[in-house]
Amino acid sequence: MATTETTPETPSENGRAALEVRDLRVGYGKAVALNLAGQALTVPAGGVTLLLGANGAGKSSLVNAAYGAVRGTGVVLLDGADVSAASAVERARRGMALVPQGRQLFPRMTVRENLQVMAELLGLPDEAVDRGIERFEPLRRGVRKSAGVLSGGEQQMLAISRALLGEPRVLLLDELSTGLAPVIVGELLDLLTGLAEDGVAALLTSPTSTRLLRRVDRGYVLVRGGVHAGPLAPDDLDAAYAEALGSVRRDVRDGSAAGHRA
Ligand SMILES: Nc1ncnc2c1ncn2[C@@H]1O[C@H](COP(=O)(O)OP(=O)(O)OP(=O)(O)O)[C@@H](O)[C@H]1O
Repeated sequence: MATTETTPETPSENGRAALEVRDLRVGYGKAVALNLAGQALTVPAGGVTLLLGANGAGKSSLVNAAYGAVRGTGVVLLDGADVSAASAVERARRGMALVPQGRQLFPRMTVRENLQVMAELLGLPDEAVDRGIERFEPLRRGVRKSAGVLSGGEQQMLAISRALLGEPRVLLLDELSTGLAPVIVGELLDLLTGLAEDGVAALLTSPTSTRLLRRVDRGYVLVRGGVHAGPLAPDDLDAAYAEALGSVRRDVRDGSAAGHRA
């Protein structure tokens, strides 16, 4: 397994990482989902970092543990400050936001009510909710609709708008593009690029690199809960991911190490 932080940092990384996770470990019962023992992953301000990994590689566990939504051990640094012991709400108040896999909206609540829940958690005024609604035209048109009746793309817009309510400096997006039409994915990636230009540090997870590689600044490959390679330039990610998947297939064929790293 390649060690982390072996390649030069890309030009978009002006200085210190906005988010750094180190030695992060997440388990569910006895199963180890993520084990970054001796490894680190950084997300610089002003750029989009891609976290590539097959289903079950541990992507969700990593972003959820970074956000504090699942319990993990290890170190999480937000703008250099240790937030490892902070709750998810505290991390959100300090500038971190998550667009979770599956969006996790309240389906019976309206668009506005979904945003109000987060605004209240963060102690934000009604104007923040208004701005959240205005961020995407479909949300403005469907503001009184229940979240559950929105299309997949509209639900993702609502989840992103909710994440952006507190104007985060670090934005985690877990499988942003799954199940969405390419045109919607393109629009959401445009938004992400704009946020990065404004200095936001974005971490995007995906099981596939297609469509995304031209839009990210750097990335990591995650295999069986550990960083296999990274940070890498976009041009090098596909080959590293193909190599990683090949090694997993070889392990499975040989009957060894098919499970997670212990
Ligand atoms: N709540 C849970 N309870 C038990 N095991 C879990 C739980 N959540 C995840 N796992 C297991 O942990 C491992 C990593 O899962 P995780 O969801 O973090 O991976 P992932 O890369 O995000 O995969 P996917 O793309 O399928 O969401 C998998 O083996 C998964 O089955």
